[in-house]
Amino acid sequence: MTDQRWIKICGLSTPETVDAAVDAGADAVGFVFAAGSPRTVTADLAKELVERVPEGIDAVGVFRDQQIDEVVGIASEVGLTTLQLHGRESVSDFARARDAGFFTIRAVAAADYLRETAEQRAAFDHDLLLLDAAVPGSGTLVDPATLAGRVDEAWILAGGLTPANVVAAVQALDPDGVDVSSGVESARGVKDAAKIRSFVEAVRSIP
Ligand SMILES: O=C(O)c1ccccc1NCC(=O)[C@H](O)[C@H](O)COP(=O)(O)O
Repeated sequence: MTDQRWIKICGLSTPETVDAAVDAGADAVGFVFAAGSPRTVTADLAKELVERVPEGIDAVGVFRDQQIDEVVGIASEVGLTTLQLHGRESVSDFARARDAGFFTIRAVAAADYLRETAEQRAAFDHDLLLLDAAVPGSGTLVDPATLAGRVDEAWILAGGLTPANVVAAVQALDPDGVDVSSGVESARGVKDAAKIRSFVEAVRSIP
């Protein structure tokens, strides 16, 4: 994390759009390994893309309900710095990922997070929390009113953000960072360099 708001551009799958995110000033680039997404990448492709990511920018792998030893193996092979576990991973899965040396992001649907007790939340040892819509990568906005004042740890806002709405969302909730995927696409699963630039510029314009 830096002093400024952390920005992750997720679901990248081409060299050009990785370069666009890096050049725009994103802090992290995300690669979806979870099956069934229009953005899913293979380990071979991800490795090529990660090689383009300069040091200091987080290379995030997004996994969902995969055996944690497999996840750690893939992440090591690909050269990821960060694991975003986006399913029903357990407390011990997070511990395993951290022990293996990865920065960890616990991704949870905002509505599920709000139902958790303080004890349930505290059990997870992650570096960052990411709150998302119920269906990840769907472009569905999380209603800011449900979250205002209800998160008391370092957190990333995701879900339905776009260059046009991100300023208002950040001003309403003051998250430590933001994550976007479909809001910077020109078609489902197809990233758009101009939209990536606009998104980063919009976030950086917030005092
Ligand atoms: O992006 C996907 O298709 C995806 C599939 C399965 C698990 C996670 C996935 N994305 C994770 C992300 O971090 C997305 O950026 C996040 O859900 C926000 O997506 P969007 O609402 O499209 O901006």
